[in-house]
Amino acid sequence: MLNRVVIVGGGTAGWMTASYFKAAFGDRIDITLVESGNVGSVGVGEATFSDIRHFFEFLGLKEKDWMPACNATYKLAVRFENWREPGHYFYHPFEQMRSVNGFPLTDWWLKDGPTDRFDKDCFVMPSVIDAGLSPRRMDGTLIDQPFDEGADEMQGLTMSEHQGKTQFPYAYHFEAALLAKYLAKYSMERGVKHVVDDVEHVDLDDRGWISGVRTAEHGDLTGDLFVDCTGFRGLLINKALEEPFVSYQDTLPNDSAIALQVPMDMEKRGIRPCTTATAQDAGWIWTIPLLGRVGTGYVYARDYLSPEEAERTLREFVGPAAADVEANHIRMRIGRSRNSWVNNCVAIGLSSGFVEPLESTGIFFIHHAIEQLAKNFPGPDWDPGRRDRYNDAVGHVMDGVREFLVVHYRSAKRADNQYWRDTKTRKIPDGVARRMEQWKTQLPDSETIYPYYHGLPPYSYMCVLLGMGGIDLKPSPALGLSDPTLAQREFEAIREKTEQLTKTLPKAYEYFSQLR
Ligand SMILES: Cc1cc2nc3c(=O)[nH]c(=O)nc-3n(C[C@H](O)[C@H](O)[C@H](O)COP(=O)(O)OP(=O)(O)OC[C@H]3O[C@@H](n4cnc5c(N)ncnc54)[C@H](O)[C@@H]3O)c2cc1C
Ligand SMILES: N[C@H](Cc1c[nH]c2cc(Cl)ccc12)C(=O)O
Repeated sequence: MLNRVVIVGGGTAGWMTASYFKAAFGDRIDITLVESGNVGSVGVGEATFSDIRHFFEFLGLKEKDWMPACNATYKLAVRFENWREPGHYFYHPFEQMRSVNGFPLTDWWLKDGPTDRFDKDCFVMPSVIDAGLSPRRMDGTLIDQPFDEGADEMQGLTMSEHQGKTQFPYAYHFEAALLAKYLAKYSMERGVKHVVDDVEHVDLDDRGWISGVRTAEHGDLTGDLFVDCTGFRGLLINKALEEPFVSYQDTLPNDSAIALQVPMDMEKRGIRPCTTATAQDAGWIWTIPLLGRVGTGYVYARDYLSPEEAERTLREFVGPAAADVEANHIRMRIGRSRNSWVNNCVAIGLSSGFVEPLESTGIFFIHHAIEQLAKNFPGPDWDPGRRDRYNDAVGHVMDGVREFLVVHYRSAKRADNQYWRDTKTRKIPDGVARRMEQWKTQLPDSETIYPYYHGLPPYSYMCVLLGMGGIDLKPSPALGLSDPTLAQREFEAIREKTEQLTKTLPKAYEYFSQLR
């Protein structure tokens, strides 16, 4: 049985892989993780999908175990600001889309919504977020959901097993470096060997398979399976094995970022429990609230803005609190390795692929890849069918998210400069134009979004199209013949539930502080 794994890289991808494999296979797997003491990790990656809870559950971890160690907070949505026009904002929440007479409530909203805010009329969470509240009460109970989070069938699910069963109401924000440190401790306590050294050479045998990695001071590290978690450099998969990298740059031009970690008195500031994406002249700025600081950064395209201008804009956006904070300039490699599993090497994390973090998908990619690799762990025959199925699944996830992000830019109403005008004419992936044409008269559904699993449900597409405001959407004609009473009752029920929650839930900061 193959059971010797060498992971190169100790960022989020490396330690997520090591910890998950130890949880999955225990002492039956031998893991060595080597990371450079000279090459830093990318140091960002602080907002997630709600599905990440399956990762922590699989490791046997409860929120009280890991959140305080990572200064973590809840993320109830992404808030998009100024994508339609200055001053406008809308939410993409973690909340199931309600349906009336077989039509999504947003279709009824298009026909005759109560207000001009689809998000606040069709969902409860936007108002909870605006009020800066926690979705859990001080005793830890979650606002009532159409499922019992404590039920046996909800425990220890993998993301794949859970797909589409329920929509959990929140995701997380956490400090990337603290999460890596927490998972490193978890991993080493369970027997992962940690080597701090630079891999200087990757040895290949005559088949082109990796026989070992040579380090500066700890000799050769050998194994059966090598996991490339070396980030954008793709040291094993792209450099040693020369697996081509397929760029998405022609459809997603943002190739750079500048990040700041801004210390903040969050008790005084208050916590808006969401990630905010504020559109700018040549990209967008993220704001992520953590306990003790805010993570923020400008994602932009160098074809339209210089790093110096980006830094000036970000510092101006943040204000005086950013004055003494060191900037982290990052070049982003946008796209994916043609295959992430080649011979006996699997790339996970930035080495496998990446799109700009507009919907916080980098860690979702890692989590999905780890689950798929654990499920398809190779046997002595190195069955090529397993490898091919793995590469198909991982490729579809990244291609699908790429398409979802293109829809954000294509449907954004903003066209007030060349950057934003170019988002309407830039090349788009095959199939998107046809899908967007369909959505003008029928909101996205499971038949008309990207056809393979990529982590996003149809309602996520609805939120983007309705929020961005650049596409003229029409309600289904059938609604004109239908009785609107039930839809009106649903809108009223949402309004009443929103009013009850905003009166009773605790402030987000108050809830997180008691977790510490
Ligand atoms: C600007 C930006 C914002 C992001 N925001 C989000 C977000 O909000 N949500 C999200 O989910 N994702 C986000 N991501 C993605 C997220 O940061 C990454 O998915 C995550 O950090 C994983 O990175 P990694 O471990 O693959 O690579 P890295 O963090 O770059 O780690 C690479 C590791 O390889 C090691 N290494 C490199 N070369 C060698 C060598 N020769 N020998 C030994 N070790 C070596 C390094 O020491 C390091 O430990 C963001 C990414 C960027 C660029
Ligand atoms: N897999 C889903 C994806 C999802 C559903 N709603 C949202 C909202 C935001 Cl901001 C990101 C992702 C998703 C999940 O993780 O809940």
